[in-house]
Amino acid sequence: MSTSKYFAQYPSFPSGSSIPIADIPTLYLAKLQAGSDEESLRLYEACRQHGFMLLDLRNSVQGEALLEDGERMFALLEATLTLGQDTLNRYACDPPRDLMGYKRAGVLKTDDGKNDAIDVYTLGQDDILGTVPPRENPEPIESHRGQCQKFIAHAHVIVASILNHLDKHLDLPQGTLAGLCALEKPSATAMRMLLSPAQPADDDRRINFGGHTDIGIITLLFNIVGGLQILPAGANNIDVNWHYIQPEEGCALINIGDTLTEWTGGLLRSCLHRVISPPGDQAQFARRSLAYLVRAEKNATVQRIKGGHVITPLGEGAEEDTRTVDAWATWRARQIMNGELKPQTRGGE
Ligand SMILES: O=C(O)CCC(=O)C(=O)O
Ligand SMILES: [Fe+2]
Repeated sequence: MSTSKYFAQYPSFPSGSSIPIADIPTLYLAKLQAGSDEESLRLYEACRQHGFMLLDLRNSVQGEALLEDGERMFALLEATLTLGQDTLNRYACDPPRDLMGYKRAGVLKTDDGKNDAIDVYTLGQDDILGTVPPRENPEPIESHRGQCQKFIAHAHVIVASILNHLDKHLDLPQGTLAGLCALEKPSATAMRMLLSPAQPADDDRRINFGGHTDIGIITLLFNIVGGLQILPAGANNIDVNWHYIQPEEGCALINIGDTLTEWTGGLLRSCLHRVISPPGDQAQFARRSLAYLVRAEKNATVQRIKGGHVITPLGEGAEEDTRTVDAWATWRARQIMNGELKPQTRGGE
């Protein structure tokens, strides 16, 4: 996780002048929790302008608890994703119908037409919390369900506090957004563990995980080694335009997903991102990351949220999209898989 213990295990991220680094803001959870209006406005502006921000979790009781949980989850990630292909294949996922379970490296196409290079294990929140009958996961996960529950509970508190700030700026009753992803309601919310092997010496810029936007409401991500990049809005999808996100100690990365862009009629930005091989000396190391991907509860639809004075109502005669978030997500995933839709940065107007 993003604490000094883990950062000390790798060479440092290269300095800013040698590679392009995204200029995203760092927000402070402690200030947001203390009700700072200034920090709250910075949060809203970051959600509109970038859709990506660092959140410093230190000096907040809940933030520090999540940092500790994250460290434990990194150990679990390691134990799980190094079980070996034969064992992991027994838990294979079945996209786009079922995204839970193991996705081995090499089964997805990336933007350059090559194969992806990232092993992923996706663990459902409902499975971990017992909202649905449990699914069988590899032994390290099964023997650490309690730890996974803690991680989810703590991550959710922090996500909810961000969503409560967004309610205020969107002129929505307090609790509107968090109510659409309440912990106890069934949803496709998941914890995703990702591992890409060290970079072969002769291949200096491999796309490990192709350009995409996150389909849900919001994502909280921990990484230590670099490699995550974003494509700034309006920039052409060519290599030089992709900017690295520099991982920072004590911070989680927060990004807005497509669902929030839909709900707000495009006010908030869902930004295209990808993972390439880590920069500089970090390329010699395997890269691990942990994402908490918050999706809306199953009964929610993708229609624009009504009420308040900030989200513009749909124009006269415009047709409401009344599909459920899950139906919409499956449709989008299929369109992307069939090459009918190219994911792009959306919203932030
Ligand atoms: O590994 C990362 O840094 C990003 C992962 C990601 O974008 C995702 O899981 O959706
Ligand atoms: Fe993502």
